[in-house]
Amino acid sequence: MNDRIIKTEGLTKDYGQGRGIFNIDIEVHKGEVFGFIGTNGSGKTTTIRNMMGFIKPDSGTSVIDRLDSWNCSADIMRNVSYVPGEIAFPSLRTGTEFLKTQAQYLGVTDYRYMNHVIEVLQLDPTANLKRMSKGMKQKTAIVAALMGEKEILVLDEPTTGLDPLMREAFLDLIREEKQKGHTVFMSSHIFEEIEAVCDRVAMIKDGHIIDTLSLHDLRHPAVKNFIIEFDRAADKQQFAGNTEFIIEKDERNSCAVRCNIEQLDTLFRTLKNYKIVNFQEIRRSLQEQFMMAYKEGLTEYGEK
Ligand SMILES: Nc1ncnc2c1ncn2[C@@H]1O[C@H](COP(=O)(O)OP(=O)(O)OP(=O)(O)O)[C@@H](O)[C@H]1O
Repeated sequence: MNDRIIKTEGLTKDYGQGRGIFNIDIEVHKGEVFGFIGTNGSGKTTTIRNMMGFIKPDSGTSVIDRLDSWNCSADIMRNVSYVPGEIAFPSLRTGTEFLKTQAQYLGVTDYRYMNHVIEVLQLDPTANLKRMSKGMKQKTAIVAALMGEKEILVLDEPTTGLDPLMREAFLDLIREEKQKGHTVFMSSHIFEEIEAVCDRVAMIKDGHIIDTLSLHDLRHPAVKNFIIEFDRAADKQQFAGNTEFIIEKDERNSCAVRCNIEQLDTLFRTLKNYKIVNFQEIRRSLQEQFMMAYKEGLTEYGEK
């Protein structure tokens, strides 16, 4: 497909003793918001630094918008809005001075969007850069990255240090980016924010991708699970004894039923014959999905 904006293939950076990243394959399509989730030290920043061309991979490749990350690092820096995992500001006095320098570097002359981001994040950029709190520094880095209005955004744990309200405000900015058709790659270790804005997510553990999944599939699974509670135990028994559905859990008055979406209509029609006192869909959250993949990952790669 030619709409792949970010693509890594077999990307490997081996720091020894099992540290680093190994055979990372990621594809991010145009207009997608792609989440990259993993625990501390799992390899998120190393992957992103390879993507941005700051470090040379031991093997494998990374391409952003048809440019090889290592060979075309300067172009990639120009074409991508980037928020680093660790922010190191130049020695300037205020946030405003820094943002002006950044605007010059990016060739930004219309400050309307920059001011919009400042307003959404409620940042006071006039503050002394060195005395800014962690959250203020993070907001300043976000404004500096987003003001360029690039079509590609690579964000390394962009919500670090933001309080819950500001995290929500930041997610609104990401939704705006998506509406503009921009492509976003963002790392995080917060499941809720990935679940809130991403189209797809890759999970990394010990430097290996252990799962990549579509949030749409997670929100709208082809196979659904329900807990059904019957008024009478005899009804439950009759239903469970004659049903074409897979019964996962069978208790006195209730059972868990697994059915695919084509079977939903039949399920509801069958249930009309009984008095139902509770009916609930059981949904797996991203965190539960990750924990499952994480445990399987432990057996696949072995514990360190
Ligand atoms: N320059 C380096 N030299 C040696 N080891 C490194 C280097 N950079 C990273 N590592 C190791 O590689 C692994 C992955 O680190 P990385 O910073 O990519 O993880 P992360 O997922 O971004 O973690 P966090 O969420 O804590 O920021 C860790 O074990 C780390 O100690």
